[in-house]
Amino acid sequence: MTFSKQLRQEADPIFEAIFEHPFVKGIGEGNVPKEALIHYVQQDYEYLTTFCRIYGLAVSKCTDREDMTFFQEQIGFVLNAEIHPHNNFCKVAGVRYEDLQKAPLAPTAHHYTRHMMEAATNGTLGETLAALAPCPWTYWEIGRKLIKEVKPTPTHPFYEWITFYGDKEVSTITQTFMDKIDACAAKASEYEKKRMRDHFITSTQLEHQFWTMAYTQETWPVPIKSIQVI
Ligand SMILES: Cc1ncc(CN)c(N)n1
Repeated sequence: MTFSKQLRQEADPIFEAIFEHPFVKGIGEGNVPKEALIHYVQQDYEYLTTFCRIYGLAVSKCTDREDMTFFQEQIGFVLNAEIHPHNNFCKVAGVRYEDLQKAPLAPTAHHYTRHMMEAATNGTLGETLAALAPCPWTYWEIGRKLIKEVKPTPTHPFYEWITFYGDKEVSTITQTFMDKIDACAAKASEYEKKRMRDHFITSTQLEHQFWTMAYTQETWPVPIKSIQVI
């Protein structure tokens, strides 16, 4: 079994919990509370901004141009394409996308972005890839599952979101992550592979927690007039 398949197998209970999450179920049923959609987009806009910075750190770990090109293309994908699923949520919630940008990070979004930044700052390329992979991987599996089970038509409120993440492009991105993880694991020590595994599991847990953060509109325990923590 490849290393990436081992990671997926080990993370399976978390993937299953994500598929059963009320926010994710609500996307399939076309029924998510407006407040949850708004909180999600506010946090995900900042999360994806940080993700682009982490791709920049990942470039600094690359020794060949093919890997560099992949990360560079992913920055373009986040900036130019991932605005579409956000716009879908905004349309359903009846709000303007511009009004949800530059929100302070909630605890879970803060934790998740810092976890990935730490891996990309102090870790190897393999560790960085393992920390980043659950981002496309979990969404691709959610999209694929919802397409299969719900068979959404353009009248479904979340048709754009579901078809965006269940589509070929996100599948190819996920497959490229798996291939690159396997290539790094083939050269890695047991210690590095353990760190790759730990980063992958933590990020998958934080994917689940991110849905809960949005669904419960998580905030810091003591409200203070906002500071922007980027
Ligand atoms: C938290 C999170 N995880 C994954 C994705 C899909 N790139 C996202 N937009 N946001």
